[in-house]
Amino acid sequence: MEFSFYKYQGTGNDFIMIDDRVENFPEQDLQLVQNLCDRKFGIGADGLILIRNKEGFDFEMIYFNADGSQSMCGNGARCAVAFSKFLGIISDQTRFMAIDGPHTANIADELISLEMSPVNSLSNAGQDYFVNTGSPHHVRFVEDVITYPVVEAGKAIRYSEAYQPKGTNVNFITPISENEIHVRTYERGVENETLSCGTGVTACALVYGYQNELNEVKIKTPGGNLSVNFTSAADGSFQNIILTGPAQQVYQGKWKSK
Ligand SMILES: N[C@H](CCC[C@H](N)C(=O)O)C(=O)O
Repeated sequence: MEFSFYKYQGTGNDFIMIDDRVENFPEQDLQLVQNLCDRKFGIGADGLILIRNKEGFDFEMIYFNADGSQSMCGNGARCAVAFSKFLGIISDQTRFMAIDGPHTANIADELISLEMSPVNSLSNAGQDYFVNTGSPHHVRFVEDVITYPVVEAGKAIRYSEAYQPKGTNVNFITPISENEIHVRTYERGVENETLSCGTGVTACALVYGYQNELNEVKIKTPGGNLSVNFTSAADGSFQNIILTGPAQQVYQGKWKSK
């Protein structure tokens, strides 16, 4: 089998991007997805995204984590919007479908602003928090996220009884200022720390914003800077959640499998 692929990164979260509007990528072949995402024996990426046609929408994105599992992916969606513009499918506005439902996005000054799904509520998880922003996120405040053992602590929470069988992503926050936080994330399905996680920083922004009565939070991650804007309602729900940040094409290639 042979196909063209592109590599994109959104604040260091990197993806193999495939224009699969002809629908010939074997998306049932999870071993192929794992092989392609393998950083030593394959192309290497946190995840793989297929762009396909979808009636009533500009496109549909199908996201796979590196282990082949599927979920919503905020950074991946921002990269899919940039890729769709590169392919000429859209200009600077779009409405597309993802696993957690329809999304809108727009492109301005090289930044992609993605509308995330609304969030019904935050919940407590022991001393920490849990929120689903299209994918599940455990959120923990720590003294110093820079020195915190993110992979060890993240893995323990991700595989804990409380989150069996599907697991969760795990985010660690240290506030920087009144409206800015530093976040590091252990990602389910990558089973490692990623340089940033879009649905993860969104979860962190909602928790921090709720605690500090903010409607905009800036987030520093090891892979770059993002911002999240949102409105909240008296019933504890959140709407108009917008994740904004850069997305960049870094490589184009052809894959030939034996
Ligand atoms: N690993 C996540 C999906 C990708 C999330 C992350 N890459 C993002 O940007 O949202 C999960 O299995 O729920």
